[in-house]
Amino acid sequence: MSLALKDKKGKVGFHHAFAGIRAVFKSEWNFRFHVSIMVLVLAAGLLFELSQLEWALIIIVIGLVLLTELLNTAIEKMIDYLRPEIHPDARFIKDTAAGAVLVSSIVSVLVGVIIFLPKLLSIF
Ligand SMILES: Nc1ncnc2c1ncn2[C@@H]1O[C@H](COP(=O)(O)OP(=O)(O)OP(=O)(O)O)[C@@H](O)[C@H]1O
Repeated sequence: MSLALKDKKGKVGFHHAFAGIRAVFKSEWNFRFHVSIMVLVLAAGLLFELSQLEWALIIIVIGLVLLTELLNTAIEKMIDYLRPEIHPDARFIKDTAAGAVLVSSIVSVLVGVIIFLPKLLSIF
């Protein structure tokens, strides 16, 4: 096992990573919302028997949304921790991080529509 995966006490570093994801899941409504959508999309993927390429695209965009949500939350918390008073730079940083979530969400919706809409239309 690489040194990078171990903390000072020799525990596996993934423990902290999962603790971070759990903390964001508990505290952030947006993250729980995106996880719920992810579960629905995965179920729809099984239902419509997606191709390998479609699965790969869906998994990439789901990862993108969850990744930007996690980073956005980390940036928000860091700003609150470092500079809790109102400041234009703090606003810029938080708004930019929120913008990243918006961009990834729009991309994922577009990919979802491109993949699922033709399948839905073929049913009716
Ligand atoms: N210290 C600050 N200085 C200036 N503007 C801020 C500051 N903190 C927050 N804001 C503004 O308020 C907005 C909302 O910030 P907040 O920290 O409440 O995040 P949020 O988007 O409500 O996230 P969440 O609801 O996930 O906690 C920011 O996007 C920013 O425009």
